[in-house]
Amino acid sequence: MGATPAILVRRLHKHFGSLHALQGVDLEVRQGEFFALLGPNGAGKTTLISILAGLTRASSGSAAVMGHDVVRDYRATRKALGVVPQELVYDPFFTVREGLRIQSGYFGLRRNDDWIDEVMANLDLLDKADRNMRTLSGGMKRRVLVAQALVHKPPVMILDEPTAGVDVELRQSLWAFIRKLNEGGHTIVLTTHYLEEAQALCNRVAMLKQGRIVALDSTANLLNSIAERHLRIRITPDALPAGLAARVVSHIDGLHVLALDHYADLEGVLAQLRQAGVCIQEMELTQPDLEDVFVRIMGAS
Ligand SMILES: Nc1ncnc2c1ncn2[C@@H]1O[C@H](COP(=O)(O)OP(=O)(O)OP(=O)(O)O)[C@@H](O)[C@H]1O
Repeated sequence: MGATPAILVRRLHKHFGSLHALQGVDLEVRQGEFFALLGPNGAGKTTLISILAGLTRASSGSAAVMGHDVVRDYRATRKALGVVPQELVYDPFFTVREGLRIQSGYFGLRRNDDWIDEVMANLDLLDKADRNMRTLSGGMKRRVLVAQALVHKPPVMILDEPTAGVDVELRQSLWAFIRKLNEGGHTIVLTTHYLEEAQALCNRVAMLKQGRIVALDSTANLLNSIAERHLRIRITPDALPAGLAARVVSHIDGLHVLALDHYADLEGVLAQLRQAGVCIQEMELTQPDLEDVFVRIMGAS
């Protein structure tokens, strides 16, 4: 069963009139991955998700969820997939619990109350269970959308900017729950503009730009793709050996910032400092983060 990809997208194109929103996207997400789909506004993330969810038809190409083609096998796709939409869409006439029961009914699940309670408990929604949806705050509505996406225990979950406009506490509890689901074998695909969240959570990342995938790799490889590290040091006496001049990025208020191409360069730099007889007062090695990688890739491609 591990061989069937959770998501398989081949040569996917989407035109909106003259706008070519997806320009031949190929993507495979394996079962059990925690995957980030990143890209600037308008890159095509939501369009791709809408095609997977069967809400939008691709102009050409194919897309499948757990081996089910999203067009030919729409019902099986819906069962395999839970989508947390970016927009706060909800039915204002029902309570939280009623909404979740109705949602269960769509999937033919009748005795689903134990799972509904478990999901609500994990999302801290139990005390809101009998509240009408329209009376909830934006963050609470977002939690209900997550619960609705999970009601049928789908093996694959797509979260489209689930933490936009959400407070720190909910973010943390939401991620703890999503992590637990991922550890339990659920495949998670996440879009977010908070790149530190993607870096902390996701094993693999795809970056979309103007409808094309411009980077697709493990988070670790992407982080390592920026070779340069910065070594920040204060030294006494405050005079760098001449041999290090080529590495100087800046020297402000006694703080020298030196560029290293690889971690391995550190040893040579320290040896030169030792030879020059300077004493290190303070030292920090800063690594590139996913935002640095994102900015570089978006700028270059
Ligand atoms: N129904 C539509 N009709 C016309 N154009 C559309 C439609 N939906 C999306 N687009 C356009 O397609 C492009 C991709 O939009 P999409 O919403 O997929 O981007 P996104 O990566 O999700 O952006 P964001 O980060 O802002 O959510 C944009 O230029 C958008 O204006």
